[in-house]
Amino acid sequence: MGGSPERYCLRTAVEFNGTLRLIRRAGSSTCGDCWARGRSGEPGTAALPGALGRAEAEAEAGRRAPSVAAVLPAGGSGERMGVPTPKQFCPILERPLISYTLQALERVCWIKDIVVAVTGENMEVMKDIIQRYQHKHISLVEAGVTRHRSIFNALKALAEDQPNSKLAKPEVVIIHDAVRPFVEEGVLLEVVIAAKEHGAAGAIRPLVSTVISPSVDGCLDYSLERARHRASEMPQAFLFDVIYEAYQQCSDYDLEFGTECLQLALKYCHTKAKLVEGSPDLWKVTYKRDLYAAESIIKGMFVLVTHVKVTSGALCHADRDLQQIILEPCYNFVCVNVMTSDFEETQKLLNMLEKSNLSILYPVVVISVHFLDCKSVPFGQKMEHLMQIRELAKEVKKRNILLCGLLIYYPQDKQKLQESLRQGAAIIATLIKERNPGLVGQLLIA
Ligand SMILES: Nc1ccn([C@@H]2O[C@H](COP(=O)(O)OP(=O)(O)OP(=O)(O)O)[C@@H](O)[C@H]2O)c(=O)n1
Ligand SMILES: O=P(O)(O)OC[C@@H](O)[C@@H](O)[C@@H](O)CO
Repeated sequence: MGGSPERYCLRTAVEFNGTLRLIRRAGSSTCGDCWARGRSGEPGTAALPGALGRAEAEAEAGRRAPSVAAVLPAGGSGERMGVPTPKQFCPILERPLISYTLQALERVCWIKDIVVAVTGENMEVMKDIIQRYQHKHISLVEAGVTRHRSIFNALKALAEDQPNSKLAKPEVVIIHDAVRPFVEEGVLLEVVIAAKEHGAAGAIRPLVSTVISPSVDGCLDYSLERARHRASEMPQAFLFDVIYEAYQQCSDYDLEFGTECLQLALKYCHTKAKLVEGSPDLWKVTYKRDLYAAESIIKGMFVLVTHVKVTSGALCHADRDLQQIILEPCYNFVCVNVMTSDFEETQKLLNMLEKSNLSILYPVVVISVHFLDCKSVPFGQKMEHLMQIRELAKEVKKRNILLCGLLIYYPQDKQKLQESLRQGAAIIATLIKERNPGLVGQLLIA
């Protein structure tokens, strides 16, 4: 989610002491490059010539990178969110929050399986999300009445001592709340490497407020020194056997009222977790304000990470040119219509986008720009043409494409034209940033 597009690839063997050495390189997008056993089920085999080839040979000799799976507790009711829909299913840009978290984990090619715990009543909803957003390698288990019980159920699905268990037991398991969508590969790798070495690891953040302990009469009993304490966040990672054993030994009280997996590893397996400083984005969506913050971050991602592509009849002589334009993932398009037939270029672009499946995960914004030169075409006739945008927009909205029109007043006076173009640019920037479905099919005038 956001952050540097650089991907980590586990492209090296395990060093002698069992920790992973990481060679960071500009990302390859295929899992085949990942050294660890990836989702394809085949160990990454794209060995680099020379040293790495030898390192891989050593690795194959038995010092292997750990197999990694992830557990996502998603069986809560989201009471603090204060809405009927459990927060993990609340929409952000018309897509459920949990889908963003799944995508963040799926981008990590060395996480082989993802087990999600959802309540029975939300099982179908979850299956629809997996199908609609084309999530892969997801297994669903029934959630428990508490978060710890949900996590335990998911761990059972990964343990090989369970009847009809279809999943291979991982060496390391990541536990990550389904409502923490902004998790990057770097921190996941850090907690996995630390868990391999220490048995358990978890992300932490500085405390925002001081922690105090109230006395029974509702007065201050004592307060903790904020600088010496941290907030426990996610992701966390564990040697599977450690955390599974901890849950098997766990008391009913802890299963019912506990909130800290690291504590279970300490209490029941005497395993002191390694603490890893996490980024500010690791926060948990808990209150309604968190949804707005998450939406703002995701919107910001479009403006920063994906650029704007400008197409126009003058530039796209053939469909080939247009295909070139949508070759790489881009979620913002400005289509400048210079031909007399008002929507010809825009329609071609929309047809390409609909075939590209680009808009499955994120809404694609298309702004159809037209110039109003009253000398060449009577205003009334021009407007009649342009109002077709409403029907066109309604049609493509079904494919998560947000189409708006922009009519730029094209006076003969050069200064007025400059002003129109400046206003047009401001409108385009706002439409891209806001990605507001409420503006779909509108014809704005600069
Ligand atoms: N019985 C439960 C309770 C919580 N969770 C999950 O644990 C994560 C973090 O818990 P929390 O933020 O407390 O979620 P809720 O319990 O849904 O929130 P609330 O306490 O406001 O009801 C969430 O992804 C939530 O879905 C779970 O899998 N099973
Ligand atoms: O406590 P809640 O059930 O609201 O959420 C779980 C969080 O406590 C948990 O994700 C972190 O504190 C790390 O353990």
